[in-house]
Amino acid sequence: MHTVSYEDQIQGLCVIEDFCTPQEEEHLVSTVDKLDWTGLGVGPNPEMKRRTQQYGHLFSYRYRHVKVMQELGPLPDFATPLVARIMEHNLMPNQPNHLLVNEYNLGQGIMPHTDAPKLFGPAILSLSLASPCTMKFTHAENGHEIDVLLPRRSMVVMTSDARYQYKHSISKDHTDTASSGVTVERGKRISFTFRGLHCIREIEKRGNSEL
Ligand SMILES: O=C(O)CCC(=O)C(=O)O
Ligand SMILES: [Fe+2]
Repeated sequence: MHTVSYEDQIQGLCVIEDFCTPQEEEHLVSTVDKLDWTGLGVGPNPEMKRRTQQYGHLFSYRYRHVKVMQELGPLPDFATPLVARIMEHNLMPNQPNHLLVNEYNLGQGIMPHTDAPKLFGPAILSLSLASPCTMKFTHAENGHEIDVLLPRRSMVVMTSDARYQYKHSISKDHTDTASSGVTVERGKRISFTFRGLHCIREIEKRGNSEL
């Protein structure tokens, strides 16, 4: 594991390279491949244009609203070594209780967004599997922007400004350019996003506005 810090550009942003081994990567990708996906007309979020799986809690994209969030139970066994590593390295204040698996086919990306601050805790982590990609960070107010290359098997960690002041997005591009100037080909990418959902009672107390 090797941490690349972007703190000098954005507070609270780093990428931990080789967060998992190539063997783990292969195992994780083949495991989720065989499990049930939602999106593309199927499952609880059929309108999604990319396939996803959710563990821990079910968060509907249709209504970003606590009423449609169900507790599903503990995170699956295949995530256990990753969660242990997250806690061992103090990357989150509490064990993550939400895992979102995203599948991006070539030409798919994600629009600029900030993960719901009232729903999820102060650290957002995302593991890139099977393909690298570039994640763009754009300041919500002043427009300051940086491109961060997320290699295969790396974990991006967003806290403080990176989590709250910046939006993150992934373009639909088929290639990315590393800071060295080298062009990196993209393929189908699977990401595992770990988040800590605030206690439901806390969310209800604070109300459901601005989720
Ligand atoms: O694919 C990723 O690494 C990020 C996913 C993401 O930003 C999200 O689901 O909120
Ligand atoms: Fe996100």
